[in-house]
Amino acid sequence: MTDHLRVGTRGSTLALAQSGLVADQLVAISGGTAELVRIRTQGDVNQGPLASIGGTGVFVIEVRSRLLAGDVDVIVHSLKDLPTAAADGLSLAAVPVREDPADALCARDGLTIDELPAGASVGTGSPRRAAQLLRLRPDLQVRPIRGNIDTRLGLVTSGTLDAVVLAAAGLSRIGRGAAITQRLDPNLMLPAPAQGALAVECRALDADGSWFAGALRTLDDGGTRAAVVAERTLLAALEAGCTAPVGAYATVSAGQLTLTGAVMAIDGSREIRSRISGPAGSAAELGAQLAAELIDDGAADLLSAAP
Ligand SMILES: NCc1[nH]cc(CCC(=O)O)c1CC(=O)O
Repeated sequence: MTDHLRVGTRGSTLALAQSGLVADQLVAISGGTAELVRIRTQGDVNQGPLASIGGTGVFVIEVRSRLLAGDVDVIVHSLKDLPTAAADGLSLAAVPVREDPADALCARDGLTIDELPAGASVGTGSPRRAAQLLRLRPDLQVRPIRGNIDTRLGLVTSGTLDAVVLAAAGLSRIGRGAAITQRLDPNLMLPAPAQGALAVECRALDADGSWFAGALRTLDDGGTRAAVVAERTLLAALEAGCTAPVGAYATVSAGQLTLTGAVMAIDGSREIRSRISGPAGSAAELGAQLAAELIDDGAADLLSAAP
């Protein structure tokens, strides 16, 4: 019998695409076989407001409990959706090479940010995206939206909104990259911490001894891991969650890590931004140090004003 890996996944198009990518890579590395095991969560069943069922954490908690129970061997997440606190009994076993970290404008008629008419309506549920949109174009009407990627794109094709902003990585992973009318470079719109990166978790017990431990180590990309550690440590040190108006983006080159972080007022009226560089091996320290700098510069006021 060959070695067989059970990859737990939510049933959304994005989750299936991401889990499929990781499963294919682990099969190629390990020589074993893999299957996707769909996990239906309360968040998928109940379409009410997320806050009423315990926030975005509900998806993660349910998928993790199936991993802890031994129903699957690994689970795959968008790293930006994972809480920054470590999970008991689990190991963040692999962070694969990050795809495009950028946000993307998907507008009607091929329009860019500069070309949108005065007062155009742009959908996003993210305070970080709203703040930066309004900083670029104070006249825009930012509309709160929810739902999966296709639902959001549908608001533009139906004419309900002039544009939406989504992560470029998610769009390309589900084959909807053609909907992008302008890639918003991280210099123009600072991404969410860990945007574009995937996280593969296994039980802590399997992180060393299992037949697939070596394949997970091979899948892990040291540069991406250092970058996301810096970005997520910054977020944690600001004591901000995944819905806070916080942007962070790190790159690693020749062992040097450069991290940019910003905290924004949701109406785009203020932004506190700073940058730090140092050895990639000190990623966590750099994230913490940049957070301390931002707090010195007044970040706590902006964060306490956020919802
Ligand atoms: N919060 C939802 C979510 N979680 C991960 C992605 C896309 C993939 C990624 O950012 O890595 C998205 C959609 C989006 O932000 O457009």
